[in-house]
Amino acid sequence: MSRSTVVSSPGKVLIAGGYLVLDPAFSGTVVSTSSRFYTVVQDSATIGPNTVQVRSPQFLNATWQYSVALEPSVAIEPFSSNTSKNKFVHLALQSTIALASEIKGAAALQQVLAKGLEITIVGGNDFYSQRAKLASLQLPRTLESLSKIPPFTPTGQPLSEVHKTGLGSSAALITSLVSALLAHFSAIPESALSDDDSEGRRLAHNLAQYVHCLAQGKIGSGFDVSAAVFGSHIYTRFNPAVLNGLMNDTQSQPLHPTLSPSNSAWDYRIEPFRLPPLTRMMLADVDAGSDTPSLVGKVLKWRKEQSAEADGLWNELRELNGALAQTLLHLSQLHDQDPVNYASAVKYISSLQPRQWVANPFQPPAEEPVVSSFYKVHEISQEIRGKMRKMGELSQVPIEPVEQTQLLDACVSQAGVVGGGVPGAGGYDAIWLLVLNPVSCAPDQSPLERVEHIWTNYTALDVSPLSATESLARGARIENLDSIPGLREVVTVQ
Ligand SMILES: Nc1ncnc2c1ncn2[C@@H]1O[C@H](COP(=O)(O)OP(=O)(O)OP(=O)(O)O)[C@@H](O)[C@H]1O
Ligand SMILES: C[C@@](O)(CCOP(=O)(O)O)CC(=O)O
Repeated sequence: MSRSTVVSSPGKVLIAGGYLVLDPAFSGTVVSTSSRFYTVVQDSATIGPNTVQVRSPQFLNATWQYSVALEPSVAIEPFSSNTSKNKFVHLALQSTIALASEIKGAAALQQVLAKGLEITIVGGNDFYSQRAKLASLQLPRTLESLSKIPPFTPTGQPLSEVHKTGLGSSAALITSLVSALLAHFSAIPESALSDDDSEGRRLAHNLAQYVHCLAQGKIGSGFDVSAAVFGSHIYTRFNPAVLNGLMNDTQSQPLHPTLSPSNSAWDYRIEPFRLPPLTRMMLADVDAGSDTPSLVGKVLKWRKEQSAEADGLWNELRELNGALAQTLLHLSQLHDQDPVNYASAVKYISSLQPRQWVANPFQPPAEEPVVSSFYKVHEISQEIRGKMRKMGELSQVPIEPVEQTQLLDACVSQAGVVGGGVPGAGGYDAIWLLVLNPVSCAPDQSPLERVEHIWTNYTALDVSPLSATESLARGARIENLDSIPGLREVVTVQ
């Protein structure tokens, strides 16, 4: 049987720190999603030496073949018979094979490429809008309906036309592809992607950041790539200067001196983060009829022009974002100290609106810190929304447009909903909520059901749920082809 390597990487939701995270003096809180990208790399029996074939079976016209020359320098050329281009895939192959060749030597790579490689890439259904699929199946827009759509379902469209949901498909794709190739060429050990923090994982991170920047033609904050590599965390960006040299000259320079984890110019910081137990992140794909215009340039321009006002707002948001992350982490500690009382407090407040949480004279004392911490999360997340609205008003961009405010207000006033917001840069396209999810809860008592009810009956906006929850696994990881439902089928079917 041919040797195969499978690596998955999660999507992301930036729950706090949009715009701030672009500046290394500030941080962002990013939650990684259970929805993942999967790259399967297999030694081929048919494709021929020094050829790499990449397939994305969820899309029309999405097979790309490349010839690989290792000497005098690594050069990956698309076949002229390819019917479309994929810059992200092409750059990932070029940079990863070049880096692997520097680490292992051309002769070792030549052996791996002797029969050619077949690569299959798929993303969880959440990465692409499933509205049309639900409509064709005549199913309502609910979590239960989503569970009836087969995994990695074909979109029926070419990649260039698909409606993405904002989970960071390109970052998750690049991370899983470069990590799977590095492992398949033994440029990093497979165990590097099982260990929490390893040199191999950090090498994959630096490479994925580089490829993502090249493909996007700019150096962004990189929180989407770091979530795909490391999972949920509090992210402080790297100084872009580390990549300037390579970005300006992609031809003649070796990659390893810059991309090596021992290069101290990589100064990004990853601090542990997770959402508290017995809560669930709920995500919705929102269709307001208008796409969110590009907001980032305008906000940054305003920040530059009105720096005194912006500095004040940035500092207020720094305090609030930090307090949100720390209070959420504190809740996990309270859970670990006393899981029974924690569960009982969650159960109690899950049937009340936040403003009723702290007004109970009969509150058992052991539950009080849990309840008051959840209330604090509620208050802080509402304050953050207020400051983000202010940022939008001052810079005249729709960071939390009024349509989203109304939807979020309707959700956040439900019993058992802790808080929420518009993720990342904001706009019309999505919302996130943190919802209590107590053990043993009758469906009609469940806060999740209450939120779904709001979403399905909301008429001002077209709201469709995503199935993702938080991924508690550490970012990029090695997978077994047969352990992921539906994966072997999409790899085998041509
Ligand atoms: N399944 C896939 N197979 C191959 N390439 C893909 C796949 N999904 C996405 N891509 C690549 O990623 C590109 C999209 O990147 P872009 O940066 O525009 O999206 P994004 O910002 O990551 O989107 P979102 O956050 O909404 O998922 C596509 O043009 C394609 O090159
Ligand atoms: C505005 C910004 O801070 C967040 C963008 O997030 P998203 O792609 O909208 O999830 C930009 C960035 O950090 O790259």
